[in-house]
Amino acid sequence: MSEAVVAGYQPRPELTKSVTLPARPEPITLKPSETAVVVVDMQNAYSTEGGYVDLAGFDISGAKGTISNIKKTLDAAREAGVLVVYFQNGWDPDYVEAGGPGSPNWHKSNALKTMRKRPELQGQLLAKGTWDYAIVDELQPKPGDILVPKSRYSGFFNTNMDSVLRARGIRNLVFVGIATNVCVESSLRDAFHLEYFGVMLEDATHHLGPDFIQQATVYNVEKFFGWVATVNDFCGAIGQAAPADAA
Ligand SMILES: NC(=O)N/C=C\C(=O)O
Repeated sequence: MSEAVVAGYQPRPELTKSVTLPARPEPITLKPSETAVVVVDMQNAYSTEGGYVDLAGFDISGAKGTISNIKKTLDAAREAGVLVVYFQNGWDPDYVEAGGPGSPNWHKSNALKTMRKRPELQGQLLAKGTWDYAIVDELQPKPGDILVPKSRYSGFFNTNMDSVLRARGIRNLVFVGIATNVCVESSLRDAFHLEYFGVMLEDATHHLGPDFIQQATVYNVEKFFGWVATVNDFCGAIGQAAPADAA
């Protein structure tokens, strides 16, 4: 961020009002000007039929509900002036960023494995510029949102995410997106180690794998890495800070 932008920064009065979010294991106080909603990988790959995880054999039937809960979250966040940051997962069309056989990613990525098994899909999964890589229509970023491309599960690894947040004085991160147990949990764990307060909205996330895996991440977050809340509770709480309420 340039110095001119920092010098001209004027906090909007309504953004300085703290709100209390009902959460587990205990309520957490959020100041909108110090809070961002992080939308994790809401790309066709992860939530649309015919996208990567569908083709790889994962059940994505819950994704539609996740999309609509994320939309509700983002509407409330933007109304309150809360920063929205999108992660977008993938690689260049030649998959150089994915790493070769020397990278564990090459061995573990189910997108790369699916394409090796079905060579006709080569170039289509998680490649920049493709439909699979694109953010779903329902959640297209709006002016003022920030988009952070990433090439591994955690959005803090080899990205400018930490600088983007620190430049804006962000301390609290509200995570939504897919998948709960992979990129959401990886990013929330890294956020914890970088001293951010991470909240996961459990009904605005969706897992890859059996249902117990969603509960495992909820347990991990609640017990070790952060706080767990619901979309309704977030919208209700952040709504208290929205401009109409600020006078
Ligand atoms: N966005 C994610 O959680 N991704 C999970 C798996 C993958 O990208 O292969």
